[in-house]
Amino acid sequence: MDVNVDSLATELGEELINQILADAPIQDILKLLDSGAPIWYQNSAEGISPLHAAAYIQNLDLVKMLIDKGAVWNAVNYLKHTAGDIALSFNNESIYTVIRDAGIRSELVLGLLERQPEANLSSLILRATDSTASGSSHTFLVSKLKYSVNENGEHVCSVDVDGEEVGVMMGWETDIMRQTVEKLCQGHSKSNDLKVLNIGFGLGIIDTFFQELPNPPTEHVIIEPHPDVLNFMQEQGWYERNGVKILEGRWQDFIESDDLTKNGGFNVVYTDTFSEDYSDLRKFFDCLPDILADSNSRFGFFNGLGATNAFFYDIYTRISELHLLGVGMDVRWSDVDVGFDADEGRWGKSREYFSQPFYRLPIGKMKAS
Ligand SMILES: C[S@@+](CC[C@H](N)C(=O)[O-])C[C@H]1O[C@@H](n2cnc3c(N)ncnc32)[C@H](O)[C@@H]1O
Repeated sequence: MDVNVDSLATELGEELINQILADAPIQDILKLLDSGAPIWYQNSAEGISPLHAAAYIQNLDLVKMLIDKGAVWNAVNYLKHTAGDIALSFNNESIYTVIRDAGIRSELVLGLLERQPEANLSSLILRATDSTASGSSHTFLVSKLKYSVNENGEHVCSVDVDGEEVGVMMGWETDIMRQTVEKLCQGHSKSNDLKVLNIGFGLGIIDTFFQELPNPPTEHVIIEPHPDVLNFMQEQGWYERNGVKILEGRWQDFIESDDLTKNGGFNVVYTDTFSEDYSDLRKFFDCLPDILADSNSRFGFFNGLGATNAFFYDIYTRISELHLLGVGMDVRWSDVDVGFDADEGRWGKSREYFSQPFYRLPIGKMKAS
């Protein structure tokens, strides 16, 4: 950008945010925007955008106007807070909902455009641009994994990402897995003859709960691509278990294979992969009608995307519900209390990837046709 244009944009951007914080009339804000003040600007003092400022002064009409004019719904300030987080901190439901719905609309539109072969779009937040082992499937699958036990005596499977330890699966998630299996299997019409498909073994926590059911699955298929995880499964005797079939590869390698499509369908399907983003999960959603047995079948997935920020977690949760509805599936949510105090040492040396007090546990069922 030309230096003069750049400094003019800065000047107008600062003026815009200051005027909003000073509660100037909407007409004045509109005039500033019309005269070229950049709606995407984030100020130098705190990194806040016009939308953050409007959320601070809790002006619903102004928030709506800024959204209409194209305000950036997911900009984060220096403290990594979005305007949605600010609305949440004031308990201002109307403003929160307007910003959240803008996020959902924008992601739905981008999702639709992305499906057009000629479109070359990258999403604002819901698709990975990370080429490390935590954001790229390719890098993850060639990275060495470490199985260990942390100071709380919990098992951890982790991967090194640029010198930082990142948990692939951690023992603190055990209760989430236990409750998921309960909700997927309890009262199931096929509980005497369950065919279960699980994507991603990790520590084998969920697979162990499936095996510990009063009636273990008659068919228990596990898809797992990582060589170190497959070794771990060998050591733990999973290849010799009755009814267990291990498909070595990614779910994408098997989704159209006879193993998944010619067995009459699964009664329970669960997926929890690593280093994949929302667009991968959504592709998996699209395959569900082909691999589930019938409308009594149940589906679950690890709902952990965006979970270091309440606002993004909410957006992912709602978008996944809408996309599942699109493939004919109703979702019921329940909350699992995973709140913990900082001294508990849940993360050990690992990067924190879930900081919400409640995990939103999804159980989907195809609508009867
Ligand atoms: C978070 S762990 C799963 C943890 C598991 N739910 C448990 O209870 O222990 C993720 C697993 O998914 C595997 N994975 C990653 N990408 C995959 C893919 N495309 N298809 C199948 N599994 C994948 C990883 O190798 C890893 O073992």
